[in-house]
Amino acid sequence: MAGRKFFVGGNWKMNGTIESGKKLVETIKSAKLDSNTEVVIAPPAIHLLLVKDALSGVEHVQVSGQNAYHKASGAFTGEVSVTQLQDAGIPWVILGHSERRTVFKETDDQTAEKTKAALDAGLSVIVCVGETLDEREKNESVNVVVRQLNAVADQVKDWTKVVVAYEPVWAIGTGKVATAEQAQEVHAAIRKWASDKLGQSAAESLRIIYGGSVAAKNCKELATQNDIDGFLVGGASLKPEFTEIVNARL
Ligand SMILES: O=C(CO)COP(=O)(O)O
Repeated sequence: MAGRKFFVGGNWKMNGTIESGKKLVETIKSAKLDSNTEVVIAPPAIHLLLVKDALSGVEHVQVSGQNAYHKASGAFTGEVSVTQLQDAGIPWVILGHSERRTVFKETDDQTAEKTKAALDAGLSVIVCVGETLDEREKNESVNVVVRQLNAVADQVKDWTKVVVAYEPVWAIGTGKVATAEQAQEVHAAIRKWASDKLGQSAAESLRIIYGGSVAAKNCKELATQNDIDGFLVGGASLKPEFTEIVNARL
């Protein structure tokens, strides 16, 4: 709200084929999407250029990497660099996703280093934060996201090209969506953190989006919350209902 453009990301994770990716793009192209919403699709790296080309000319819809390495080039077998994304015309990258943190053991500092490198390369970044179930039960949710954000803020001073995604780990892929109140509480705490750390005007323009079991049936209520500026959608971004989530504010 407060003049921030609504933002909906579709994180396809490691799903799909060339055929299914093309079909999803067709669904997006044929839908009537809210022109006040910025949409970013993050297909697997091998499908990035295909999806980018298929979406060319579609207004308000861009593509994103799901991860990137901070070095520009070199002997890093299997990695794709921030510079290579930029060179390929991919304007966004998701960094610090909880699956990168938990499955691939990426640390707060690595996420921060990648965020800095991506911004330096000219990309925009969706940086993900969120607590585990254990941390929530210990009342640590805000402390955890603040710790994760502080690591990024130690290296990144200008947040104008950053979107923060609050994705509680316990809500990802589980069908257990955070209630609107639970999500709003952490989003407000993130905005307060941003105001203290980055200044009031940066905090007011920072988009803070929610991720974790977002679906057509729960997106409208979440979208009414003051500090929820959009969504990062996993499972439902692989289905036609994604377009309903894009239109959550209509
Ligand atoms: O991790 C997510 C998006 O990045 C959320 O995934 P789900 O929407 O499948 O819970």
